[in-house]
Amino acid sequence: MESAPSALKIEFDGVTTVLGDEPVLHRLRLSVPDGQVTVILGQSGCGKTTLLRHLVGLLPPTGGSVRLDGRDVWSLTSAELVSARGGIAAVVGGSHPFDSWLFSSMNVYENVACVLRRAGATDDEVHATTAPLMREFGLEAFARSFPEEIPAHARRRVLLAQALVSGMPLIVLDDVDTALDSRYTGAIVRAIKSVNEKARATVLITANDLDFAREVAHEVAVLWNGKIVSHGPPDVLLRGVRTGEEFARRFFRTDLAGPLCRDVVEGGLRGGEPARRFFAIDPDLPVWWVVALLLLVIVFVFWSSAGTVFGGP
Ligand SMILES: Nc1ncnc2c1ncn2[C@@H]1O[C@H](COP(=O)(O)OP(=O)(O)OP(=O)(O)O)[C@@H](O)[C@H]1O
Repeated sequence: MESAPSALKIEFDGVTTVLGDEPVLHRLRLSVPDGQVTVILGQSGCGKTTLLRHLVGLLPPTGGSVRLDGRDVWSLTSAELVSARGGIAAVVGGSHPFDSWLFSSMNVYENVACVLRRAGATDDEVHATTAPLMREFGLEAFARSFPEEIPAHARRRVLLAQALVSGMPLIVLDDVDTALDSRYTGAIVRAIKSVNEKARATVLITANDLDFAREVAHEVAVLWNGKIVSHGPPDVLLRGVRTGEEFARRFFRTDLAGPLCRDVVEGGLRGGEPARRFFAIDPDLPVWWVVALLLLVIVFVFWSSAGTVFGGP
């Protein structure tokens, strides 16, 4: 079997996305370290799947760039894109139903094993890698069944198993903990850690469960209002955050510029002025600018009142 290439570094740089009439991402920046497990958290509909679709070559962003080891995914030729995709094992949902990623003509065992076979693995190598994972994922009993013959929750585990045995340098798993039978959560966490440690794969995941993120991630990134608003190790970022309400209170701060609006996104894309709003502050404005401005105002107010109190006639 061919050896796996080294892990890949991912950079989202100023990624902006408008889908139909809806602004989804706005000048989003995120550096995903190679050889680590990164989990993106954020409320439903905030654009997590959209971000992954930009990365795996399914949907071009409206603006900005997505780089894989320094190469912009959306500047590659189609042949280069196909070759880049060959190093990515992805389970990405969104408008693509998960089931469509399985081969209906192959049984469950062959679906899990197909990437290994394509990489030239022998029957023994395929069995040694695939069988233990299928046992852990509760798929042994379905090995000879075809995808449409097994329950939907088991089909999701087939997809996860297929990605996690693939030995690819980049593994992208969308909504990994959604509709997941809790009996298999531990097995999936172990499999992700194992592929990351043994194969040094870069793993990028979107998830909803805070404990799942804590257990599996080296880094957590929080997506809110079209941007990554926080990024860091889970024990620091999620310290003291237990519930969804606590998570929302900590990260979903009220943005002085208001919610993401189409006029702002499109204004930014044209490079022109975004439509003006009452008391609009660009959220990209460095904090020290705002602090310097406030200090100036305070000094001015103090100076003018001191003049009145002490220096007046
Ligand atoms: N093809 C499309 N056309 C128009 N709008 C879309 C399209 N695909 C997604 N959207 C919208 O874009 C927004 C982001 O969707 P996305 O699926 O990326 O969110 P998400 O964070 O992954 O949500 P979830 O956690 O529920 O899977 C949503 O409001 C969704 O309705």
